[in-house]
Amino acid sequence: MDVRLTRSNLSGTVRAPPSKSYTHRALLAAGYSDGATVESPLVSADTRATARAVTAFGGSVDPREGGESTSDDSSDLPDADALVVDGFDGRPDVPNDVLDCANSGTTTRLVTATAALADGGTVLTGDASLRSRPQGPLLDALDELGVRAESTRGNGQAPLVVFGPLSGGAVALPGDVSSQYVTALLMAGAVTDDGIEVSLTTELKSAPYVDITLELLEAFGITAEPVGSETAAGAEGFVVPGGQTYAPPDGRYEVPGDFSSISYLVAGGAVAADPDGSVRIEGAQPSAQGDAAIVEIATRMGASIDWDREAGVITVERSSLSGIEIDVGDTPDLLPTIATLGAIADGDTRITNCEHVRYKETDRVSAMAEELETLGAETTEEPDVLTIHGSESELRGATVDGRADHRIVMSLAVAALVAEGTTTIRGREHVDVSFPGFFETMASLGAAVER
Ligand SMILES: O=C(O)C1=C[C@@H](OP(=O)(O)O)[C@@H](O)[C@H](O)C1
Ligand SMILES: C=C(OP(=O)(O)O)C(=O)O
Repeated sequence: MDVRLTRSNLSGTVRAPPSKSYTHRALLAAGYSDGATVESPLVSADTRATARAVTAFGGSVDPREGGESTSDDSSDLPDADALVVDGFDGRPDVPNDVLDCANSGTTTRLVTATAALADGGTVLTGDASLRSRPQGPLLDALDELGVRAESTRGNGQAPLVVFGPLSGGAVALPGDVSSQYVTALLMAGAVTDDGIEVSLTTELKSAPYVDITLELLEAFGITAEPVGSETAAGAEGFVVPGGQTYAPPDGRYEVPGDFSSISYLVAGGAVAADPDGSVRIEGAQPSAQGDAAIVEIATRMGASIDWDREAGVITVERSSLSGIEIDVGDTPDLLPTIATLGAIADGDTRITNCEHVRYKETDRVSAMAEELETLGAETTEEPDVLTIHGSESELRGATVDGRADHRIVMSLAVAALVAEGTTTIRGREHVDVSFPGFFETMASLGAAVER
């Protein structure tokens, strides 16, 4: 489905959606427990995939108010203020059917390690994008831990087949493909007999996502630690002792707002806030999310931003932006947003350390280079660097392809706010992966959105 956007000014107050990363982890951690309530969850296509997996392993996920969900596989889990999870208490059943992880890399990686705990076989698959993403290092790690874990096509990609049970042990793993492998092993390792010790054979990319995991594990009463560093960045590895029990205080866990989603609202305000107004974003409490760096990045580019951390409110005014150099090793999901800001800024924006951003729903480095060029920007792509040559020349509306990738669609929508004329973006429905109300939120701020 297409969406058409015309140059617009934004103003008003919106609320950030809940964090996808925390919701995945909270649903699975509640699954590993004997039951917990996840407050303010993100209910989206990706988190539904994790809810389905929890159900397939013998748990259940239901909205608090409405009682029962309408099916037993969580595919149609409705939006809810809270999700009540009945857990499988550290002992997952062997699923009755293939697990459909849809478009969600997080679900696939985290749940592959859960499947390794079951005493039998699990098959995991997903959509075409998911089936092109790398799973090899996690399969190798599980193999090293004595679990049969294979790609059916022998290419390190889903469909995957995993035969548990896993009892734990020590394993070496590269950190430069996906941090989600570490998260998967830490979450499952806590309920193994022997615990898991992961040593990294390369530097860890996307390290703040492992800090999110450590923060959430602590909130569920689980001990797990980086080795050789206080935080995941710079760690030589990670240790999680076995035999632990997931149990959050009072049986509940509250999900914070999502800074990757907030990045589109911040960028929208910085480039298109009404000259007499501002964009105000609620639900922006500090947490372990590396993507909170969008506030500092946009500020360095010249945006006028105030972040009241205690109130969790960000206020952005329109400003002239200038290109800068930004390392996205820790913040891969910000690349599309920064690329759009770079196309509107004056001068070059160099986005470095971005090779791992090619392993997402699509190769986001190429996708943003090509789609921004269609809108009139000039870009230079290297394996590990994307440079956007911003200039005084304006972006022009055109038809662009969202590449069936939620972040590409939302970043192009921000560019469309300032492009001359009308921009048509293909695949608007993909925002359901992480920010289901994205276009409604933009329209409520005054964006001219036509569907
Ligand atoms: O663990 C997570 O919640 C995520 C980790 C990151 O992936 P990688 O670790 O594969 O870079 C990020 O890109 C993804 O959107 C969410
Ligand atoms: C890459 C992403 O998620 P996942 O790895 O879970 O598919 C994302 O949300 O940008």
